[in-house]
Amino acid sequence: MARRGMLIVLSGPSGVGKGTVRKAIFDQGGNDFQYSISMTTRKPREGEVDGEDYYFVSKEEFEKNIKEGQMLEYAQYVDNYYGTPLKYVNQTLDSGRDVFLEIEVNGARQVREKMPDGVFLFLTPPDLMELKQRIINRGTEDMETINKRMEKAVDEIKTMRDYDYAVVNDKIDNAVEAIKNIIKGEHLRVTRVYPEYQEMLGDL
Ligand SMILES: Nc1nc2c(ncn2[C@@H]2O[C@H](COP(=O)(O)OP(=O)(O)O)[C@@H](O)[C@H]2O)c(=O)[nH]1
Ligand SMILES: Nc1ncnc2c1ncn2[C@@H]1O[C@H](COP(=O)(O)OP(=O)(O)O)[C@@H](O)[C@H]1O
Repeated sequence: MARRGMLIVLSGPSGVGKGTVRKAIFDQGGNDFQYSISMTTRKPREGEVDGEDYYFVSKEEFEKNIKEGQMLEYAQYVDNYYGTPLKYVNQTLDSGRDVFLEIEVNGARQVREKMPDGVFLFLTPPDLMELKQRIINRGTEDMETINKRMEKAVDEIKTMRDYDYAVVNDKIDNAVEAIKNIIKGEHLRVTRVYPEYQEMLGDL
């Protein structure tokens, strides 16, 4: 039986460095996994490219996708929708390739319900002050949005125990290494990667 790809989900509070760490992993290359580009109603930031960073769509278009059952998961996050198109994920997994999602915690919870075989990683800041500092340093949000995001972060961090792994993003390189090692390790877990063997092993 053909091996189905593995789903890797990276989540964590806003500003912890998910995007930075994910980009570093993909820039280093040598990975077999594919990044699933999310859809959002948020306006593009300076330098962001449609179809690369996100699929930037209107609220109406996003809601149409939800209604038509085209989203694997979606969440409303500080005034905007964010979600994962289902088709790309399924097609890629079916073709035997691994898929990497970078999403916030409500979306990760929905994915866990639908695809419990995935590997769920939580990226956590060294502490809350450092988290706030990173969001301020990025300079992309006003103070009101930063405060809203910080309030959310406390609740988000509480969900850490629902994940398979927690990775501290102290230094980017450390977090990247840790995530790559986890994924390598998961590939060696034949019972997760090859569910069809699970049945066979049960008989031995
Ligand atoms: N549920 C869900 N969250 C997403 C998706 N794409 C991005 N996010 C998350 O939405 C939040 C806001 O994203 P964004 O506005 O780009 O801000 P940033 O991640 O703080 O740079 C972040 O926590 C993202 O990880 C998605 O497809 N689904
Ligand atoms: N390990 C780190 N140490 C210091 N700053 C970091 C680290 N990781 C990310 N950052 C910075 O923190 C800010 C938020 O990172 P970002 O990747 O946008 O977070 P997220 O995608 O989780 O919202 C960015 O300015 C980024 O450069």
